[in-house]
Amino acid sequence: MLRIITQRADAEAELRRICDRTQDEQVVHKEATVREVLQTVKRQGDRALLHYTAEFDQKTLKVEELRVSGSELDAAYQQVNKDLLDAIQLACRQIEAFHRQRVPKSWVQFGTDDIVLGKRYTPVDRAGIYIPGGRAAYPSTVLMNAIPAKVAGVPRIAMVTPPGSEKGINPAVLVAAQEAGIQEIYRVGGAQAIAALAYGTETIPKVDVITGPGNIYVTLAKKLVYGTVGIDSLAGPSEVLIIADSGANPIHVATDMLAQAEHDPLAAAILLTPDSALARKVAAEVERQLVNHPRRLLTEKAIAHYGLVVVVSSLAEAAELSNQFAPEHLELEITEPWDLVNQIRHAGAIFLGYSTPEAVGDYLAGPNHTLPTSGAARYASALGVETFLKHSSLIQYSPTALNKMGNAIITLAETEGLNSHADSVRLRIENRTDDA
Ligand SMILES: NC(=O)c1ccc[n+]([C@@H]2O[C@H](COP(=O)([O-])OP(=O)(O)OC[C@H]3O[C@@H](n4cnc5c(N)ncnc54)[C@H](O)[C@@H]3O)[C@@H](O)[C@H]2O)c1
Ligand SMILES: N[C@H](CO)Cc1c[nH]c[nH+]1
Ligand SMILES: [Zn+2]
Repeated sequence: MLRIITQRADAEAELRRICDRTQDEQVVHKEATVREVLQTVKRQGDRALLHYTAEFDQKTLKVEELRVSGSELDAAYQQVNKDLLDAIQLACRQIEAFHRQRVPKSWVQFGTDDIVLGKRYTPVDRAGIYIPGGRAAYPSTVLMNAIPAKVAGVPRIAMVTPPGSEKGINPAVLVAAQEAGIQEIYRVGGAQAIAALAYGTETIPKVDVITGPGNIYVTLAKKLVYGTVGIDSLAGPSEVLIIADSGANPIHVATDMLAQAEHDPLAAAILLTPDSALARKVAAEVERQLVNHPRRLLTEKAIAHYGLVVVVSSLAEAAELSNQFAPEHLELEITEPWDLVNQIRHAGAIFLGYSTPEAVGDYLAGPNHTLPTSGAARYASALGVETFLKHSSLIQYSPTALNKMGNAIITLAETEGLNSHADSVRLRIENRTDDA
């Protein structure tokens, strides 16, 4: 079922098709649904949230149930065992330590003539984080979104997540939220949750920036509300591209491909290898592991549509193809990964060596797992502390500095025909004050 391609032109065409998989005709139809959801929530607020939750999540809620109560949050701790709590706390520490290293610092610089220039970083007032909850529960994604927001100093963080099956929101998600310092949690998913965060409803506050991954409805909604609010990036259906040499273990490579495919029927799993024997072994192993896979139907679908093995002529060719695809996750399962890494220009996260499966980064290495997908790694990066910060430029000119630079400013302003701009400088220049 996993196709093996050997021709470069075929490989390039297939990789383009997989990269563009969220733009096919079916997706265009989904965009119409998402537009309608956004407009309805904007107009009707909570009422629309309840309506769409009943329609898309098959859950009948009352308005007062939209926000997760304090007693439900407390009860969640009783439902997770010690090993899980320990693992969540370990992940929290590692993710926080990594993100603390990346906090941009405000700065000022004192130049000649008492010119002062600088940048001052401030957090957004309110952030909204989306935690997927349709096909799986993601406590790890709670940590990956909430911790950078906390480190950035965001004073108010609202989390939204689908209401879950009859048992409700997964308790591990609620515990992770509390361990990361979030108390404001709303039971709503999909495009309607993004609309609530972007426009505000009676219950859910409007935020300034929305982060977090989600399925196609969530991703389209984030794209459409961008501008009304800021967003992190379009972190949609996941993807992994693996470059493997003959030293790689085919069983491990196959598992890593399935580890991505099991997220979503739109997930992509690609192997590039110069070893045709490895290519065949991995394809057979994927088949074998799929037989008893607990999420077989969904995973099989992803592998059938967006799974691919390419036999390349060299690792350098693999790097070129990988750069064209710009994968969310890139695994270098090769003997000398640090030799190839310099040839990689576009990738959300790079996992080096045979003993670094993507799962290490998915859960607790520290770097963020919310990453750009579908080629967005060509211009975007992992979610980080800076996602929740903006900076103001700081500029102070002394009278001496204004005198020195004034003529140039006036010339530029007059060239643009903007006389008041020119006058605002001219009037302040000491020896010209009287002429004005
Ligand atoms: N990049 C990352 O960091 C990262 C991390 C975790 C998960 N993911 C991705 O997030 C996604 C999670 O998807 P999911 O579906 O499990 O959860 P989700 O929470 O993103 O989506 C579920 C919601 O979709 C809405 N929905 C479902 N069917 C609909 C329909 N027909 N019309 C309108 N709305 C509908 C429902 O309201 C539901 O609440 C996967 O693609 C996974 O790969 C990415
Ligand atoms: N692989 C996902 C990012 O694409 C992140 C994740 C969370 N849990 C497991 N995996
Ligand atoms: Zn994963």
